[in-house]
Amino acid sequence: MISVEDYTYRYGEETLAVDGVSLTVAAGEFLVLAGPNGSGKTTLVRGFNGLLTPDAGEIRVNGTPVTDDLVAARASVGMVFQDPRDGFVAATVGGDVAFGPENLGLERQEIDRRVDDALDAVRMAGRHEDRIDELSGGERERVAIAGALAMDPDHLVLDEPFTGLDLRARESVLDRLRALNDDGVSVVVVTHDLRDLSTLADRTVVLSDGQVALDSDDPSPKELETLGVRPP
Ligand SMILES: Nc1ncnc2c1ncn2[C@@H]1O[C@H](COP(=O)(O)OP(=O)(O)OP(=O)(O)O)[C@@H](O)[C@H]1O
Repeated sequence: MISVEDYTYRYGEETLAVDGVSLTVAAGEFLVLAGPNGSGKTTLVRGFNGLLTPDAGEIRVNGTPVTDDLVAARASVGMVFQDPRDGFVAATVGGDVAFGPENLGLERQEIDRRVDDALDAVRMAGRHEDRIDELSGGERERVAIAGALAMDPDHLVLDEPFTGLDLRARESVLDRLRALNDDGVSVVVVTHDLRDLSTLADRTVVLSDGQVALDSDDPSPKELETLGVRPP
């Protein structure tokens, strides 16, 4: 479970990006986090594994404050960011996806199994030796998603994961998210476009100006539109 209590984050003096947000992501929940550009979505989820430290409030992962145990938070909360250009650690696809599991100290066989499985899930099976700097933007995004899948986290947070994906890759990633969620992994998808996700989501939270403007199991199209979110 991820529990966020009164999380506040400022960039400098001027920008109050997240303003006292309280929110819980239960084990096994599928949550969509929506809201217009600049509403604070990325700033909020970056707190989930300690990439940002709150100015006020607290975030706990499975009961432990993120700031007390960053390593545990990062093992438990997998993150995939929009435009992952700078996030790669190896020159090849297989090397990059294997990096996380290698750091967990897993057996080679298990690492290979996870890498194959994760690449399969993003429709990049057999592309282990491809160089990352020669991939298209959408392929890089898929490698970043595979890297998070290979970590086998309890929570998976994806920030605008579908922007660069073609239809088949998008469907394939959605299928995998559905299967992971059925297995008990909590999934948080950040988006401002709810197409495809409404049937998967248990709950939709909409941010507006850094605050929770809506938290609903079944938001109406009108409510969403009023808050600047395109309904499904
Ligand atoms: N590194 C930064 N430095 C200064 N201000 C920032 C920084 N990152 C975000 N902001 C500001 O914080 C606010 C919230 O931004 P954030 O990226 O969290 O919103 P978002 O909802 O994820 O937006 P988008 O849908 O455009 O990705 C915005 O006003 C943004 O301009």
